[in-house]
Amino acid sequence: MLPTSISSMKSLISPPFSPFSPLSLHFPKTKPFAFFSLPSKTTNVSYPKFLHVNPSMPSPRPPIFSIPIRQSHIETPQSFSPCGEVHVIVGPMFAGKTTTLLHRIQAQSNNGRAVAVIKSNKDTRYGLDSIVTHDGMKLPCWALANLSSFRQKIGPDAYDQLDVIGIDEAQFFEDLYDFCCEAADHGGKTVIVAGLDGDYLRRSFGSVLNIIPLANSVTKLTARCELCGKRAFFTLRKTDETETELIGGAEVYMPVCRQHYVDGQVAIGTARSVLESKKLECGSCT
Ligand SMILES: Nc1ncnc2c1ncn2[C@@H]1O[C@H](COP(=O)(O)OP(=O)(O)O)[C@@H](O)[C@H]1O
Ligand SMILES: Cc1cn([C@H]2C[C@H](O)[C@@H](COP(=O)(O)O)O2)c(=O)[nH]c1=O
Ligand SMILES: [Zn+2]
Repeated sequence: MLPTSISSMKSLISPPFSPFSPLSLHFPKTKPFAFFSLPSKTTNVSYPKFLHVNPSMPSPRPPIFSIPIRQSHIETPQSFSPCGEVHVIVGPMFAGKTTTLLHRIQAQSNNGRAVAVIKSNKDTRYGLDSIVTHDGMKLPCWALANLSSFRQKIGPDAYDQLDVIGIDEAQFFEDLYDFCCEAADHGGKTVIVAGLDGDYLRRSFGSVLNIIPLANSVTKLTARCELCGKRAFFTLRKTDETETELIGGAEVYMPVCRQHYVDGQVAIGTARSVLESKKLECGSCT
């Protein structure tokens, strides 16, 4: 099937349209909630700053607190940096992680937010300039070795104007935790991360699970077991390669339910020992 481009994407900051497509410029950058500077050390009419109350918000508003506020907790406008968000999408291969990521990115873009998508440059299956789902949906992206290089690659000004950053194949980025922390906590970005929670042996894969404590939301998707059609939670590797990182698609991997994961591992283990014993019997084999 030929890849289908998400053509209605309005504010995608992507390499081919360097540095911005026309609609990606958003001056001034609007943020959902107003900044409140709290006037005194103690007040009984202000909302706690962390609620970021919008004055135009219709009733019912959050309750009014009377709390002592230490001066050190009051952010000055200069130091104020609105907080972003981290959303994590996990699951086995073929579960729709990339599809979900692209839909969420498109929805953000449709809302006028400036977006960019990053994938690992280890995955060269469909070239390096696009993210492509198993169904052929396609989106331009930045293919990088690590996330810390992103700001420099895109340019500091372009980075500052970004609202939303999508990360696909997150299991391949060692610096995922630090990047998400910095981008959301200090950069005010919404970071949407898609990746495998587990490898073919169902071990935690890369840093994906490490960012769960940073997350606003976590979505675990399931696929369909290729052998029985039930929900698939795991990825079975069909070959006898044992390295953790092995780029591939349906020729190497299949989504399976728990029963067929266990059966598959037994079958692969048996096949491997049969092959090993055959090798031993045959002196000329290496
Ligand atoms: N065994 C399979 N081989 C190829 N494509 C599959 C298989 N199982 C499901 N798919 C398709 O892949 C789509 C999900 O693709 P994608 O979003 O790229 O998944 P993920 O990023 O989780 O690997 C599914 O909607 C389905 O149409
Ligand atoms: C299970 C497993 C997967 N991989 C690789 C295979 C693919 O290149 C990606 C996953 O892509 P998807 O978008 O989730 O379909 O990861 C790996 O290297 N090691 C594994 O154990
Ligand atoms: Zn099954």
